[in-house]
Amino acid sequence: MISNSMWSWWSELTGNKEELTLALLAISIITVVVSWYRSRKHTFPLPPGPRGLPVVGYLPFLDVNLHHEFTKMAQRYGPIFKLKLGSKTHIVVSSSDLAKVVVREQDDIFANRDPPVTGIAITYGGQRITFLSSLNVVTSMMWGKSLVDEEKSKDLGVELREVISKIVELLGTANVSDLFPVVARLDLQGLLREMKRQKKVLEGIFDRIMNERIATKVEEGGEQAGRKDFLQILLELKGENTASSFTFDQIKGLFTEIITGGTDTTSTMAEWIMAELLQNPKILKMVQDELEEVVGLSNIVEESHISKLYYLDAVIKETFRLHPPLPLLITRCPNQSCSVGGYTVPKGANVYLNVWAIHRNPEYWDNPLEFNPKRFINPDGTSKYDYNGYNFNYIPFGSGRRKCPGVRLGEKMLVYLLASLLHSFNWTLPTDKEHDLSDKFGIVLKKRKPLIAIPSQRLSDKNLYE
Ligand code: HEM
Repeated sequence: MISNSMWSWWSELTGNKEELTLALLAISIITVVVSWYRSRKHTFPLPPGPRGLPVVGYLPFLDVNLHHEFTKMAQRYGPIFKLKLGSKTHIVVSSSDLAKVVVREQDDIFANRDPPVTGIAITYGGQRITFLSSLNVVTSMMWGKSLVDEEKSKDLGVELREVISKIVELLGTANVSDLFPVVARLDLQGLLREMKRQKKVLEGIFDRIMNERIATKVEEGGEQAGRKDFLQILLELKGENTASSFTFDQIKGLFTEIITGGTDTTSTMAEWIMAELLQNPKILKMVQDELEEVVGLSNIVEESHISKLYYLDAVIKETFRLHPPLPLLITRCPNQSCSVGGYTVPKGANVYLNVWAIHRNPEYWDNPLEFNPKRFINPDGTSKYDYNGYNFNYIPFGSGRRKCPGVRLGEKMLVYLLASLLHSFNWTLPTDKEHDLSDKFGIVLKKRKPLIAIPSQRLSDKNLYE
């Protein structure tokens, strides 16, 4: 019955060809209009941005201090803008609202990186990297005093410093291969070849450390000092041969990441903090008064004091605000086209979050250029912000799933280092040199002129310095 009536309806309709044509036409028009409207709703324009030249794009006009340049451009083009550099599209996000869209709301889309060619060469299995110089703390955590011979251990420190600074230099050098991937195979500047050479040197150092540890029996090695170091744990896991075991390459990869990611960021920050304190003697005195109260002038700083140094913590946070070591974070690369702030961000673009601009934006911070640690302290004395990346006005360690995995270590290393330097010594600036606080862009944001400061004894007992 049902099928009969259906077909009779169809035959009636097809009998009247004019009506059928009109109905089909009306349906087609409605479909076209609806799909046009829908597609229009979902296709946002590309963000605004400066025009560049053919082939090279905006490259010839870009100042080397990218963070300053991008901040100026945001004032002109808005909180999201695009520019073409070589054959790649670059998108710069400079507001905390849009940063949130990238690293929170669309974190899964922006979880990829687009590492430089030299960055890929130094990793084991194409993972990731960053960089140099609180090297001692990091290496002693990783492999303690692994080499039995003290002299050998010193030589190793020197070798490691050299190779890491070369690697960092290579990572920070602008590479034609990154801007024009079509010519990457030619390695026109020879940077990839040099990075591969440095990787071999680094690998040789890691091999020596691991072999010596294995030769002096895995069980004894790290435990001599009473606790296991990182190498010891990894080698033991390797020995177990389970799913959580590490291969030698993975161990080397981890070491490379920790050394390169954790050393230069930390030492650069220590320099900025000292520079700001020497510029602000009243704040320096408050830090030293706190240290005197918590640690006492007849003691040196120990780990147990760190959590009680609230004012020093605020000073460090304020320095991170004004001088974030990675001012544009590490570029993210969306795995599909998506929209941010009403604009399309194309798949594969390089996306920068301009943390330097966000940290100095007067909409988020009162008197943003003033060095004022109190903004990080609540009226009840507790800390106002943390490094977890949930408050998008303050993200020195990044945010989302690609935020810095070394936050805790970096934070602890810094407080300990600064507390020790400021508690054990009084510091002054040389009178014949101008105290300069300007910066220069690089893989890590450095002081344009290195800090020179003169220490003098602060503690009562000379024996505490031995
Ligand atoms: C003062 C200390 C440090 C600062 C300011 C810092 C800052 C950062 C920032 C801003 C990022 C990029 C995050 C993002 O794009 O959202 C990052 C990534 C990274 N950091 Fe740190 N970092 C520090 C210390 C460390 C330490 C001690 C380690 C190792 C133990 C480390 C290892 C890494 C690694 C491996 C990445 C890449 C993460 C990824 O791509 O998923 N960092 N760091």
